[in-house]
Amino acid sequence: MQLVIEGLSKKYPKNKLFENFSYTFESDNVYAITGENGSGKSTFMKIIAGVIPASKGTVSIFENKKKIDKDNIHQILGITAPYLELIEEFTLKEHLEFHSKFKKLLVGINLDEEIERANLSKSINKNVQEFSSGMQQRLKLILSCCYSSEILLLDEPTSHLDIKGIAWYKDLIKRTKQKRMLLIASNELDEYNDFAKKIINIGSYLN
Ligand SMILES: Nc1ncnc2c1ncn2[C@@H]1O[C@H](COP(=O)(O)OP(=O)(O)OP(=O)(O)O)[C@@H](O)[C@H]1O
Repeated sequence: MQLVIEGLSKKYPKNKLFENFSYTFESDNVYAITGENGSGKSTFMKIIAGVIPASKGTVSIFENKKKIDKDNIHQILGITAPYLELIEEFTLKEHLEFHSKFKKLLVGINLDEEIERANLSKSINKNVQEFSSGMQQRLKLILSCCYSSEILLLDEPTSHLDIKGIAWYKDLIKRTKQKRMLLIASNELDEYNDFAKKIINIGSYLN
């Protein structure tokens, strides 16, 4: 699978972010999207996810050289981002059941074990609105990493996680990153340094 970006630019009325960014992302690779605060990392991830439009340029996804229709992109995308919330009135168990209707589990993943590893077993029947921010973040990461999305977008993946939570995150990524394309938008070395082969400073794409 390839994510092909051509001539991508984004500007707001009072703010130019990146300009003329072109790149081809490939499966089975981890990429870090870096840049200082306000440089446009989240904006870039939102454009790829189709949440907001670009000012210029194109984002296309190809599987075996065949372009994937925009309407089918959500099938292959997994996202964890601060602006994507869990469903407040659902319990953890209901989230897993709901997610399982749309996406298959990754081969080799046992959800009970993953919930245990994330230290969430005791909260399986709790509404997520009773969860702490760190618990919600761990659930968000399980939902994106443990289900089969060929392209995974993680924006600030360790936000709200403590030291134990960061160690858990790193282990989760190591076990689930194979064969997919993983983009991590981050300013924290801890979030990508162990896995990312390519580092793209989106803030440097400004003429
Ligand atoms: N809807 C919007 N309208 C106008 N400006 C916006 C909008 N959304 C974001 N911006 C601005 O675009 C810039 C880039 O924001 P973005 O959140 O993508 O940066 P970031 O690199 O992810 O930052 P951080 O490291 O702080 O998370 C910021 O200056 C922000 O204020």
